[in-house]
Amino acid sequence: MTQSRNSRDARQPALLAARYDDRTETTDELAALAETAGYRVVDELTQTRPEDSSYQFGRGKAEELARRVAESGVETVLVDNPLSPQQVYNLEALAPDGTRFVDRHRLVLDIFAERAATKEAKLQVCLAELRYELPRVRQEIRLETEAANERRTVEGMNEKEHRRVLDLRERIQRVEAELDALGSVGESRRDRHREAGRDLVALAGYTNAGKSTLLRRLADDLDVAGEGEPVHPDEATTARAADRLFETLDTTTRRVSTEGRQLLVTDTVGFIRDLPPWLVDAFESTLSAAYHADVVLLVVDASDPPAEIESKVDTCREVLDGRTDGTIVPVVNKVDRCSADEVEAARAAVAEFDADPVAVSATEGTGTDDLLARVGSAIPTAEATVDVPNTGETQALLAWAHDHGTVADVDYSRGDAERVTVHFEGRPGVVERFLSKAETLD
Ligand SMILES: Nc1nc2c(ncn2[C@@H]2O[C@H](COP(=O)(O)OP(=O)(O)OP(=O)(O)O)[C@@H](O)[C@H]2O)c(=O)[nH]1
Ligand SMILES: [Mg+2]
Repeated sequence: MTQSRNSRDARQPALLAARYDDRTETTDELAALAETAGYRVVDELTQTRPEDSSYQFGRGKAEELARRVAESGVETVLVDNPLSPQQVYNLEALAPDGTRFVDRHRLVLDIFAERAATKEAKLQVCLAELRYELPRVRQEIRLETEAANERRTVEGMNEKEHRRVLDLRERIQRVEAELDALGSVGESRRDRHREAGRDLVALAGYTNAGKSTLLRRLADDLDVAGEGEPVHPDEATTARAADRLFETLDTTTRRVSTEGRQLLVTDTVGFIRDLPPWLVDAFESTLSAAYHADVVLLVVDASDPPAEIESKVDTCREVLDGRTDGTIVPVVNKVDRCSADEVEAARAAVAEFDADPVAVSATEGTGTDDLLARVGSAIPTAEATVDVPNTGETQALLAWAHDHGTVADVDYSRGDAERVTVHFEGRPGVVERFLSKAETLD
């Protein structure tokens, strides 16, 4: 999809470095992030030990890292751990001039920045970048002050330094205000959809779980107008998916109908472990589709090893916990790749959300009927039966009812032939409106 990466040789070489508390952790995800960001990984170096506040790694390992950078001639080191500005400064001092140390948070941000296509996504990336910069600028000023051997506190910044910090703060406030304005547009759009009887469903889950593939499998048609532009116009029809992380950054909404109800299903940005709160918060407006949906489909990749499934579910829980209003329905995906035991292990990992989680294959389409039935029972529903005169106005009410919910039964034969009995099901607010419209008919 990215033209600039057509030529493999054009990819920048990079070295991976990771420090783990636990020997079982691997650089697989960092390598996938590196690949997604357009790097070619030439070497990797890992260490298992507690964090060192000066270098992140132990001093000896940091020196080895610097040597490897010099030997391999790479300019970029991708570090799996978040680096403090002090650690970056110290690592740079050991390494050849011009070496860049990019930590995991920065790497994720870079991917987001490259993917962001809509105004909203771009603003969110901008906000996250500014929030990432602020403490670094403060630290930079402190280090420069120390290097100049001046005894000044941060409060004692000179006017120029103070201005830099203030500028960043002002820009943060401006972007926040713009995003707030867009957020309220999203909120009123959700209200309108609900008034029209549409149920709002969001797909959420770890990056690469198969959310977009599942949406394409379930959807009746292409994007719903006004719900976020497709990243590339031609992709709306080709409906691509790839084994790359953060394939989806902008939300896409499609119509899905089930048992007479019309669902609007929105795809959302994937989660990844150890995301700092400032990054998750910056994506508030994209994630609001998941936070304010009636039903959240939490998609899990069943083909991952069990420990990884559990840790990914933990990440999803952390992001969604306390923020979602809707019912969480877990979806165990990619079962076409799994043995029966693996499917059971994945189902057990999400049992806290549903005692009998549904298993699907988004690529093969298995289990999707079952999934839609689950969604059908999770969406807020009310019902009402009315007995009204059989007039033109009643026909208009019936047409309205078909548009806004499910007309489960229309009976012209009960009692007086001039009357009609209608059984209607739909969103509670819509059923209330149906009842008040019906009352005016008598
Ligand atoms: N075998 C198999 N592969 C699947 C299935 N569903 C998705 N995939 C593959 O998994 C990869 C990721 O799928 P996406 O739909 O892009 O995943 P996503 O959750 O939208 O990912 P992000 O947008 O990056 O968060 C793609 O290569 C898909 O083809 C499935 O049911 N079976
Ligand atoms: Mg996606």
